Amino acid sequence: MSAHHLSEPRIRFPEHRQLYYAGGWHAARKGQVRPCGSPATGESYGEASYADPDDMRAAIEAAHKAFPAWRDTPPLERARQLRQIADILRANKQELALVDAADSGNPVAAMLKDVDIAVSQLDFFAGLVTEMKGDSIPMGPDAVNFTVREPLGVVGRIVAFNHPLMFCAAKMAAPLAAGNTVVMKPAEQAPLSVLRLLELIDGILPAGVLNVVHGGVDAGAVLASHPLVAKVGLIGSVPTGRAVMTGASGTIKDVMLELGGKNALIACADADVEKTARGIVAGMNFAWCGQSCGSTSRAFLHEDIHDAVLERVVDLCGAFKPGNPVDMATTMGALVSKSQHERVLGYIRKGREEGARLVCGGNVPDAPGLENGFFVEPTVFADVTPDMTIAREEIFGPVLSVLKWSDEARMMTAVNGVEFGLTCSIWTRDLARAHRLARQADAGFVWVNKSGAHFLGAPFGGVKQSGIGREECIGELLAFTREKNIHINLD
Ligand SMILES: NC(=O)c1ccc[n+]([C@@H]2O[C@H](COP(=O)([O-])OP(=O)(O)OC[C@H]3O[C@@H](n4cnc5c(N)ncnc54)[C@H](O)[C@@H]3O)[C@@H](O)[C@H]2O)c1
Repeated sequence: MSAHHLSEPRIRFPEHRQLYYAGGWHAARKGQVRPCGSPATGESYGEASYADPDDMRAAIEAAHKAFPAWRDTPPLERARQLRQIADILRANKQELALVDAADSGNPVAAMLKDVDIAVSQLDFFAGLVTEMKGDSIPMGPDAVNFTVREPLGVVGRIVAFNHPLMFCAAKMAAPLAAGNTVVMKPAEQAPLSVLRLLELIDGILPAGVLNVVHGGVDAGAVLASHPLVAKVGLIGSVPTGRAVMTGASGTIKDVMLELGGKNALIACADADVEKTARGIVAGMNFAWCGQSCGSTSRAFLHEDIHDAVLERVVDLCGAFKPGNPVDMATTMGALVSKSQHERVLGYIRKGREEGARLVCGGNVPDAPGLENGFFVEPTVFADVTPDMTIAREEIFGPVLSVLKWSDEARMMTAVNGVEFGLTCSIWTRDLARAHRLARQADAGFVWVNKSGAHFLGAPFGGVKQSGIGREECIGELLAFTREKNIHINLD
């Protein structure tokens, strides 16, 4: 079934498979390529050029050359070009989502929403270009003192594999709107939707304003450390965040880091059992196999409702059936790669060994058609304790750890007892308790009686080792500017 679907002509893979910089396509200088293929069926999709450090340097130089003219382009003209890109995404939504699903393993229904998110972020930041405002500072009658906000120069954006198209299209928006040029490094695992997007938008932006260089760790390391790059933003894991900060420190470069999470969902004794169970399952992002930084992968259930909620969670997991990602009916895709698959299965083994109780999933599904894919069933462990590996480390897979609690203070110590601090979801009908727990949670983004959703305009980002900086809000735009103060003596 799967191979049949993937061979249908409606999936339009990109013809250009090279690196995109200086307004054109370039083969990798040493001719390197990386194979592309489906994580769900094993089908080959050919190959794509793969940058080495010299290729990355060439792209950075192109971005540097293009910067002065883009900086001096009137902001509303920059906005017009970003909106044109948004229109092209909108018009080709189905096609781009299909390529993204085939290449990344995430279900096409979810990838259609990713295109919508990218479109709204492009529109959002296009609408904010005139908000790059400065201040005037009163100095008395003999002087005028004011600040202006200027773009930084070349911005590097290094992104993770879980939303290939959305991260590329959405994360270019703020720095470009602010007048920076961009060098984007997509994740190595799934480059095809981004290449197709570039084919579609080629020629809209002036040459060198947007450069997209498919490559691995060594190419990313050049972007982080290169003296011509003014700021680097990363969406990735905590160890990569450390490496990027170290690389950036050589030139005192600012960083924006959106890193991993081991996020808590807290269900209080008075929480609605049905709504909480639905919130737990929604927060796990099982559709894309839990491969989401914001996934609430530790559920702390109060002992009074523990058994009832757990039973409903297990029922609701039944709605997620691993299947072919390009099929609109598929509710759960495949993990992105063999190494991710092995990593997730390793954590499931560890959970069993350390004494957690497996109440759902835990296996590679054996349904016909899924033999060659990196699938894992939605998996739930109960009786997890805070010291277990599956309660401490980010799995980035469809594995939920359920912990039982009775004492609020002890539970909050466990919630905050990890190195991460991205999201937290609190379920209660008591407003005062909701505020108290929200204040105590070490997290950059807290939901009450909700999970999973992002809200454009509301700052998203982490505390502790989950990152530095806030995105999806005006702060993201301003983070790609710097203030200059000008003092004019009128005397
Ligand atoms: N906070 C967020 O918004 C957010 C969103 C999505 C994913 N993530 C995190 O991303 C991780 C999963 O993605 P991943 O496995 O692709 O992460 P990763 O850290 O392995 O890779 C992310 C990107 O960084 C590049 N990279 C790796 N090492 C590098 C180095 N030394 N220098 C420069 N670049 C380097 C990779 O090539 C890739 O493009 C998870 O930890 C997840 O939580 C965070």
